[in-house]
Amino acid sequence: MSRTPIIAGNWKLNMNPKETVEFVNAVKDQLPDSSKVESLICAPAVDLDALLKAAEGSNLHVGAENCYWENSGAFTGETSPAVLKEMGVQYVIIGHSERRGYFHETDEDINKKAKAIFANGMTPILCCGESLETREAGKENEWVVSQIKAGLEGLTSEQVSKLVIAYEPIWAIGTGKTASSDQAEEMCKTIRETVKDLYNEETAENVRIQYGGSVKPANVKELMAKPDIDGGLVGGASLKPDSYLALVNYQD
Ligand SMILES: O=C(CO)COP(=O)(O)O
Repeated sequence: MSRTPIIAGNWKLNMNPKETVEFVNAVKDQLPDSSKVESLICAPAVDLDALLKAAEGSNLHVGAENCYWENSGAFTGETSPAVLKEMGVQYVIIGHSERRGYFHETDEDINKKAKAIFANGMTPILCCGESLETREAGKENEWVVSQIKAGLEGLTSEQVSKLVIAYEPIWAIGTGKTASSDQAEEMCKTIRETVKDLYNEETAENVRIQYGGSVKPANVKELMAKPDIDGGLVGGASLKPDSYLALVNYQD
């Protein structure tokens, strides 16, 4: 079974529509073929229209950073998964540690979002990861496994086969402190084993698992060489065209 690597930028609350178009124009002709490496940018909702239009006809895939679990209704300020799909968005990040922390998202909310994203024909990128405190207490496996179990609750093996999971240790996000490639591999392997226990071997072989946390051109190759790491979810180093291109073209 071969999983197509997926390198995703998570722009967080950076970039406006004008900068988005400039970025896409700078990278779009130098992206790898999508069958070799999937190049994805997940952008703020207000930039998605510009991103989709600029990326049209290129190998750049487009994702959102969040959405709600209802398609419509009285939910002021939320983003509809049905509208994201209609626009042409393929992926939606859910459960990022910044959303869990600053916006108090629970595992239950994240699970509802996963279901809504699949119901609308898109693919969730389910984030998980432990704090430094949890790792120092030696409880990181327990923590991440419980986030995965809660996030996947009620999803079918067909859905989980298409899912992307991102392991992002909170202590490595935006800190310049990358988990070592062995630490990252160890947790990604644990996640794959958890999927195998919950579903079956085939589903575990299909699910793609990214590592995130201070991924940059200098360390991407080493991380991607690990057997259970199928991609990266990248914040800071995805904001500049040169750096993004170096990440997605890591095989060259
Ligand atoms: O949170 C992240 C991606 O979702 C990681 O951010 P950095 O790559 O800036 O550490």
